[in-house]
Amino acid sequence: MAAQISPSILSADFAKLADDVALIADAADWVHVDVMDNHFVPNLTLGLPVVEALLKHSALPLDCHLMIEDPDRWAPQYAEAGAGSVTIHVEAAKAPVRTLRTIRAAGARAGLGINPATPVEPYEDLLGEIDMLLLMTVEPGFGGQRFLDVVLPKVRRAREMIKGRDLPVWLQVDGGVSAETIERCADAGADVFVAGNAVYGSGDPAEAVRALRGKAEHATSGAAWSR
Ligand SMILES: O=C(CO)[C@@H](O)[C@H](O)COP(=O)(O)O
Ligand SMILES: [Fe+2]
Repeated sequence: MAAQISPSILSADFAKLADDVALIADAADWVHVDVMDNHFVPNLTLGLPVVEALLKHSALPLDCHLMIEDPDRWAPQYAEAGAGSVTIHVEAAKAPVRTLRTIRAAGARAGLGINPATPVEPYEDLLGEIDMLLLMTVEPGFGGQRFLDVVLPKVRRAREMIKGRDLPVWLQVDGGVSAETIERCADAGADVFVAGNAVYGSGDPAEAVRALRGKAEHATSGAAWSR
């Protein structure tokens, strides 16, 4: 699958989200929406009402990343509202299989998120239940953090697991993804790239997305996993 770029609006201007989403509409594949509840992570961002409002103004599908304590309760509502993709965290979900199936039944892609210190192997049997695996490459909670190289071996193992099972599961990396780090992520096996600061912290967000895509596709074409 070709590389996909999902800019995170965590680094956009929350007072003009619709305008900032429009800036990347012709360049990106998704809009990554970080939902934080100040319990699962030590930060508070936005919730369902803002997502519902944004859905009316975004030409791109919303990629909702739920960093909240009770995803089993809330994730289905994001899917029913019209999110294109809803990701729940393994560290928070108490009934992940049921919740992932409910997300899919509501017509959204189902994602499973994994923090940097959480191993991926225990979740191999859930790969058939998901459309995307999200591997955090920073500790969740804030944009603009430094990329954690220590996660790259896990990205490689996750790609091997997905390839081994021959499943159409996308592998997303989230956190510290930039022009300096995206090639390492693509080489390790990632095919969906979240970037907040690297896109909205730049003077030209659309051009930043195009540059990231170019680097990711170049690295993917030379990567062993893509052959
Ligand atoms: O989920 C998160 C943070 O918890 C991310 O989506 C960040 O928002 C990505 O921002 P950058 O690290 O690219 O600035
Ligand atoms: Fe995120």
